[in-house]
Amino acid sequence: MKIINCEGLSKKYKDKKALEDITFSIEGTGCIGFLGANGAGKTTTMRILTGLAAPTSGKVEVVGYDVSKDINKIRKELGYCPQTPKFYNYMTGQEWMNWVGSMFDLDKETIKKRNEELLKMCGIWEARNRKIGGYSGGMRQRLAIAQALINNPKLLILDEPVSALDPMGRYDVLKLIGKLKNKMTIFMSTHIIDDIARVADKIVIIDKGSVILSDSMNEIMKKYAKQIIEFSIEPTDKNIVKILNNKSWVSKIDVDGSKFKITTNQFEIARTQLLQLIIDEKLSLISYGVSGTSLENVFLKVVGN
Ligand SMILES: Nc1ncnc2c1ncn2[C@@H]1O[C@H](COP(=O)(O)OP(=O)(O)OP(=O)(O)O)[C@@H](O)[C@H]1O
Repeated sequence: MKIINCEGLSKKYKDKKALEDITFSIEGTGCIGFLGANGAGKTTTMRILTGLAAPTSGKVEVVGYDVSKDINKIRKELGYCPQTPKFYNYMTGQEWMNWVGSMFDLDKETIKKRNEELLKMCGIWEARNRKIGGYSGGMRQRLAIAQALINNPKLLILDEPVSALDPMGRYDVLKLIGKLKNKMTIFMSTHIIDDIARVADKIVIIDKGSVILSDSMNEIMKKYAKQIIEFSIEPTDKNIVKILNNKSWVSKIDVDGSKFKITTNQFEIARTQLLQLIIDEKLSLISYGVSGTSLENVFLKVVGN
């Protein structure tokens, strides 16, 4: 089953086109990074997926149901954290979770069990009896995730979950997302590419209201990213250039004395075969290093500016 399926989704705010012909689909568990510059249309898409806004045209299905017909069925399977989660600051974390659980019509015993499990998983258990008003930004975000998980959702939608956090808060929330993504589908928007690079398995890039790329992280890096392996050997062996030139995993070789620079888009193969080659040819390796195209470069290349 497709967890998210958008076909030709468009959204207009009066005369302003926010989304135009958005088409992509998501299957299976894992973390999907929804990447786009400010104003690209991420929040609008997420609000439509959660039934908080209506599409102007197109088909949108979430966990197998049509958003325009079956939003109540969708909400039973969906967890959502808005960009700025709101709480009653006078409540404690535990009180808040009890209140959220009661809104889902869960019985007292289930709420108690589920809250303990979620507050522990999200690192709030120790602070559960403290007022939310005294929580740090990271704690509030983790409480928002715990709250969104109360109904054991198949799909968790997170709108910019780490953008407003300090490095420690970001680290904790990303670690939590990394843990959760094995059990459910997480659709997470951000404009911070590093965060996506850390946790995402698949990426959907949106620009000016249209999807410009949707693929697995592996495929994207294979297609757009080039890795460079730099090494130096002794003695300098000209024959090695000839051997390397015949290897399918070598895209380009630059030689500067005993220093070699290999560009490849088959990094894993290149890495193991190059080291084997150095051993087989009985060369002494003086230095070895790897650098490559970052996801940021890929994003800039795809977005085109
Ligand atoms: N209620 C609204 N009325 C009019 N225009 C809107 C409304 N909400 C969003 N827009 C416009 O739609 C476009 C997409 O906005 P959206 O908030 O979805 O982008 P975003 O990618 O989430 O941006 P950000 O990263 O800044 O949150 C923007 O041009 C925005 O100005």
